[in-house]
Amino acid sequence: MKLKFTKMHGAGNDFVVFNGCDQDINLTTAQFRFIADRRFGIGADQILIVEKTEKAGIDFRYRIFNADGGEVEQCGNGARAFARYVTDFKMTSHNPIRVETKAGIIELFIENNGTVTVNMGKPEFAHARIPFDANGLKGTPTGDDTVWPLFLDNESVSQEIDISVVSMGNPHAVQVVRNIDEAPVASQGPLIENHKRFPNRVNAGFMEIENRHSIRLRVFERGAGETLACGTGACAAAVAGIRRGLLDSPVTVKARGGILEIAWNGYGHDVMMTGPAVIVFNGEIDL
Ligand SMILES: N[C@H](CCC[C@H](N)C(=O)O)C(=O)O
Repeated sequence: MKLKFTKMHGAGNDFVVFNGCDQDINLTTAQFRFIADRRFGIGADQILIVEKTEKAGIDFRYRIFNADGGEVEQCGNGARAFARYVTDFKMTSHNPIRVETKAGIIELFIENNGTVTVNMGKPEFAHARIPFDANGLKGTPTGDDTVWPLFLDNESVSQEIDISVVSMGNPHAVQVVRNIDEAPVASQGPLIENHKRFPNRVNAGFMEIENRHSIRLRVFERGAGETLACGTGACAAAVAGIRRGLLDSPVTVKARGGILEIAWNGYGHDVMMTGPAVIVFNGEIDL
């Protein structure tokens, strides 16, 4: 089966995008993993499939699959890539663009300077909806947030960290670190991602506070490992920092692959994220 694809990235978080409107995309978990493989396949953190939808006033939906082949609810950088894709390939002339995702309908704005602004909706803090199992844990009120102790242990790690938990449609556990370059992303990331207190696993954020309007962020993503940027992770970190009284909106999030701007005016308000979305090349793969 020959499939046309487009390679894209948003601040270095990279995607393989398939147009499911003009070709039938039915892939197995093994095929998703092959496509995402950086040596044997094309290479990507996530795979996006753009499809038509019948919902009133909505033309498209996109589905997101992590490099491990699992389908997930939301992808902030992927949302921007979707907007760039349907605009540049003249699949729509709308701006803003409303699109259906597993996490719900979101709205995307193509800015004059080529960046894309996404209304990511409202953050979710209810543990049952993250989901996060705090049973038996004693949380510490921190500003408007509560941080939770998470005990990490394996043959090489045995330590307790304090996390904020928040969902942007997908689950995030965010901790503050003193120095992002020395953060134990590789050692702690997998332990947090697969921690038993996150029944659906979790994206693990490590943020260094630069000042009240700027952070440096690294994210060990669920199903993909450390990525150069994580859009929902940037939203989650900014929201957690604002709730903890460490940050004020807007927040500049400096990821290793680029910069994302996050704005959130507090409870009841949507999170707005602005950042780049780039088409790298088009190709065809024989699966
Ligand atoms: N790994 C994430 C999905 C991709 C999110 C990230 N690439 C973004 O830009 O938000 C998860 O399993 O929830």
